Amino acid sequence: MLRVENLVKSFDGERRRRRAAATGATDRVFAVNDVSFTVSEGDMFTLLGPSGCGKTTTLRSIAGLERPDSGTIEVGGRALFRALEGQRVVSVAANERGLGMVFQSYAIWPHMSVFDNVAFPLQVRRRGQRPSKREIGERVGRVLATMELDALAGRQATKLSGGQQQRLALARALVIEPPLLLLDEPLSNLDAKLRESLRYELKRLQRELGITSVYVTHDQTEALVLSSAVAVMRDGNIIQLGKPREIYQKPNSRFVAEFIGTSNFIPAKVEARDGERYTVTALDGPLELNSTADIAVGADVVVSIRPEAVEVGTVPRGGETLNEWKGTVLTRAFLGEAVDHVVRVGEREIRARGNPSVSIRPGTDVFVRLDPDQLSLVPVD
Ligand SMILES: Nc1ncnc2c1ncn2[C@@H]1O[C@H](COP(=O)(O)OP(=O)(O)OP(=O)(O)O)[C@@H](O)[C@H]1O
Repeated sequence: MLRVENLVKSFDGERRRRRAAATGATDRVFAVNDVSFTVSEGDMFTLLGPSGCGKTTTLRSIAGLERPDSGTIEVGGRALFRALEGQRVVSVAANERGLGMVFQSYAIWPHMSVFDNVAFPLQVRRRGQRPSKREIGERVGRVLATMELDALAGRQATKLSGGQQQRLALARALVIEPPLLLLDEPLSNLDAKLRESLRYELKRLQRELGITSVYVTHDQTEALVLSSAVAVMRDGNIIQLGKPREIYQKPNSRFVAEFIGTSNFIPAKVEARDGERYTVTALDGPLELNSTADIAVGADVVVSIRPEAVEVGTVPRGGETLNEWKGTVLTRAFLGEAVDHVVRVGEREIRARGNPSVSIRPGTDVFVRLDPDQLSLVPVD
């Protein structure tokens, strides 16, 4: 449905602009630096990353609000933008792209009713493309019902709660039945509770209506909950692209592991390898794990261990149990839905997260077990 290929967008920074004027230098910031991805029909694709990584610029380029330096953007096989060397540039104006957009600030029209806010994008269509009054009424009614705003159709838009206003902004984007919906941090102005409930609502809607969407957020939980695929961005590049579970369980770098959730990082050396099965030395002994990373024997690496992949018990399992280590509990913290134990193993401290029914007093000697399938190898930064 959406294909973005080799997208590049650079800007002159404020200071850089002044310097360029004085010296003639053309120093540029590459906000998006050769980004490629595809989104299949019905998928929710998320661009995730810290502030300034280029996610908004990527989305604005798809929307037609930024003009990229080069690359291709196609929706449903139609080129919306194409600038390739030696070819004539194709650039469809934003209002001709027919895409739905919802941004951080809901930008609803305050002087209009809920109904009119949603009807407006249809009413302003050119003659010939504008649906009849009856059809507009039907389409608006349907979208308002989906967004559970039908009872408020006659109310002035400003007299809605924050969550209702955000649903209205979504309704207005959906009424044009866009082939692609672009969402830029649409929930970030809402309080935590509302944000969470709208997150699930968005997911339900996305499933029910099968809308293809591109979602921009810096909130990792939101990305994991909502997306079919996540692209983690850093400094204008996509550094990992995959299903939420893959990104979480098999981060390909320390940056991804740290940005999404928390991790223990243990320096290690690759001792042996048989396909995807690795033996590394870490914690003063051998550690077995599975990894799709291609790392040579002898290389220094870092093992990334999610706290919930660490099991702590007071009795050894022994026998053939892999990756079992002796340790001592240093601290424990009750988090309500889980208990964290920090365990000293040799020179290192490892954080374990487990069921709150298992709570072990600090000072207790314990056994720590690490599941080989839940460990990942990341390169040393
Ligand atoms: N109009 C502009 N002029 C100059 N630099 C810009 C402009 N827009 C973006 N940038 C720069 O491009 C880089 C990427 O910005 P972008 O807004 O895409 O990041 P982001 O990941 O969406 O961040 P945020 O979450 O803070 O919105 C940043 O370094 C930013 O300062």
